[in-house]
Amino acid sequence: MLRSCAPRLRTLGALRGLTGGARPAVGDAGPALLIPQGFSANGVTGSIRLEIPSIRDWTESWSKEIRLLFDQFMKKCEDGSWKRVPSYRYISPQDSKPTKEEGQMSRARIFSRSYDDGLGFEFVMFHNDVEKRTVCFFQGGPHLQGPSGLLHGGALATMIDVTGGVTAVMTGEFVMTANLNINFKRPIPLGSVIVINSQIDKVEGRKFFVSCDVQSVDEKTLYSNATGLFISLDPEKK
Ligand SMILES: CCCCCCCCCCCCCCCC(=O)SCCNC(=O)CCNC(=O)[C@H](O)C(C)(C)COP(=O)(O)OP(=O)(O)OC[C@H]1O[C@@H](n2cnc3c(N)ncnc32)[C@H](O)[C@@H]1OP(=O)(O)O
Repeated sequence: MLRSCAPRLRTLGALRGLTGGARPAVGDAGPALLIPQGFSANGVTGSIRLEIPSIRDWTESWSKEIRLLFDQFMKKCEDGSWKRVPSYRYISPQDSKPTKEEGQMSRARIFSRSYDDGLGFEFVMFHNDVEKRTVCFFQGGPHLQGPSGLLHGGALATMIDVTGGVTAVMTGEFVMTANLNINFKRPIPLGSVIVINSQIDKVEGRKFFVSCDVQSVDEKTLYSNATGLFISLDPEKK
């Protein structure tokens, strides 16, 4: 993977206002976000388009528990202190020259949104700008099994990465994950709802230091804790 340029997420400010307050109707088409792409992979360059095919309140596969948490936080969005983080399913290259891989690339989906409803990563995130933290409610579907009846550690790592990354992105820059350290303390029953809390501990130049903890909804079980380093791209580097 070669870096071709190192742009910022210029439209971030505009996007931030997107999902606070008003509750989107089920099945509404969402907006798309165009961002310049900082990388050239397999000859695909130019900007990328993040698309939200639909913003839904919840899917039928969500348990009652995650729906209740969703409703609680949508209420918190009403005074603007919390905002729902948009959910992007596709990243499609824009302005890219046709390549041999175009057929395959056109099938690209964001990994954490690549499963059919109910089978994989079911989650919703809310961000608090003042507290610089993000909360993610996550229900791991049956295709995320590791040991029998338990969530795969890699699936949890993905969710920690995404929640930490979103926390850094919402704080101001488009970032890449440079480092993740995860302590797996207790196994997570497959299909249960867990809460991932992520916050910015420190920002040093382009480096965003983030910490996360993963708990049961009643906060009695600490399943995991983690730290991550997310780095925004250097515009001077080619
Ligand atoms: C707006 C609404 C949002 C909604 C939502 C939008 C979607 C948005 C979703 C976001 C959520 C994504 C979540 C998935 C995120 C991935 O999956 S990213 C893919 C996995 N990660 C990668 O592929 C990264 C690969 N690594 C790299 O590309 C490069 O190493 C990096 C990370 C860009 C850094 O490269 P670089 O800019 O050349 O960094 P460099 O100048 O060498 O170092 C800068 C500083 O960082 C330090 N550093 C670099 N690497 C490390 C390291 N591994 N450990 C410790 N220190 C390090 C250096 O020591 C240096 O420190 P100082 O000397 O400045 O103090």
